[in-house]
Parts: sequence; C-alpha cells; structure tokens
Amino acid sequence: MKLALLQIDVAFGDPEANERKVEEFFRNLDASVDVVVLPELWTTGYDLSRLETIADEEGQKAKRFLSDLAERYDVHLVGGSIAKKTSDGVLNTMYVFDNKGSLLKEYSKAHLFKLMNEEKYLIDDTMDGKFELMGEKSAGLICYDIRFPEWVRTQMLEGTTVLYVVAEWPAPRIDHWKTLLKARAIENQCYVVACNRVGADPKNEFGGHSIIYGPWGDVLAEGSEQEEIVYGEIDTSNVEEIRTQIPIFQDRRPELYK
Ligand SMILES: NC(=O)CCC(=O)C(=O)O
Repeated sequence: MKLALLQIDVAFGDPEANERKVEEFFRNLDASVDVVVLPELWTTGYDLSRLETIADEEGQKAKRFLSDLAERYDVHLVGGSIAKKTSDGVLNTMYVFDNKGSLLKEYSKAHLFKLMNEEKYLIDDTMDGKFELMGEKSAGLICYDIRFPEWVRTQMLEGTTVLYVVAEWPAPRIDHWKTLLKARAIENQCYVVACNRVGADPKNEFGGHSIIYGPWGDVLAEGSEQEEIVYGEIDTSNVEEIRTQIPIFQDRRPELYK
C-alpha cells in the first residue's frame, strides 16, 4: 500500500485558499499512490472564534470536494478533518473515501483539547473510528485522541492493522507526538500513519514530522518541518506473525482494567 501524507501549511480561516492548496498538492502527487492522508482541520485551521461563519454546514462542501478528488485521482482518501456545523454545535470530523469517491466513514474527535480552547467552540462525539480501506481493517483518530491509549485500544480489538492519525500538533510538543505515536504502534502491534500540518497561526507554530511507524515501532517514513508530500509504503502481512510471537491481544486481562 503506497501512502502520501499531505503535510501542508493551512491558511487561517480561509477554506477556499486551503482547497486550492490541496488541489495543487494533488496535481503533484505521484501517480502510483494508493492512499492520501490530509491533516486535522485543514479547511479552517484553528480559527475557532469564526467557526459560526466558516464551519462547513453538515460537512457537505468538504464531502463533495474530497469525494471528487478521490474519484478523479483514483486514490483512497483519509480526508483529515474539517469543522462540521450541525444543529447541536460544531464537530471536528474526519471523512474517509474509497477511490470511487464513496464515503466509507465519518469520525468526529472524541477528546477536546482545552489548551487550544476546543471545548469553548467544538463539541465532542462518541462514535468509533473503525473502517475498512483497501481490504485492511483500519481506524482513524484525531490529534489529541492519541493521548488516550484506552480509547485507541477500543479501536483495535477486532483485528485493526492500520491506525490513521490526522493532526495540528504544535512544534514545542513534537517529541510527545512521535513518542505517543510510536507507543500506539508498539502496544497495538499495528501500522501508524500520521499526518501533521506545518506553518503557524496567530497562537501556535506547528511541527510537521508526519510519520509512518511499523508494528515494531520502526520509522518507515518521516517528514521535515516544511510543506511537503511524505511518501511511504506499508505491507501488513507481518502483523499476524508479530501478534503470534508476542500475543498481546490474547494476554489482555480486561477484568483488571476498570
Ligand atoms: N490539535 C490537537 O489536538 C493538539 C493536541 C496537542 O497538541 C497535544 O499536546 O496533545
């Protein structure tokens, strides 16, 4: 499976400019890519106080845009996340499409990050992040969600082999980003495919280092701190053997974990 992580800078509160940027990155995409991944809140960035105006009504615009890209470029698409306006409030929502442009999954961030004021402007959700992409059992998580191994584990219990993470993770904690992702890969014996943004907004500088980890915690691809497409390749055929060698999922004792 050939992957491309679009490690873009996100224009603050300017969905049209960000759509143009994503289009431009797609035009430069290597034709052999199977799966493309975008970062968190790639349409608006963290312009949270203006979400009333710039959030996407029921995600309709983003869904049309992403579905069209997936079909036109014949790629599967983990569409980062966007601010989705609903009658209950604004969700931070990921959409996943197959290469025919069909919607496979919608997942909204479960844990709101108070350090970046999310709880003042966004609402959380309870849906799981599980989906199947190119025949692989997969799951999606959004940024701060990776700090909750107990939540991640619930996504892994039915044989998930690939975990997709989309983020706007600030540069000062990029060491946490890499360490947490590596831990999630090792403890769940899975591939972790993680796309972060670069650039800055009025309050934060974002750290890039989009990354792909294998199930032993090995780095298969890693981005810089600049805008770029980070390419990588994964082959999940070793996951079963690793899970047999160290049978973490069989050795769990959930009765102790209350
Ligand atoms: N956008 C986010 O959820 C950021 C999470 C973060 O920075 C962290 O340290 O956790």
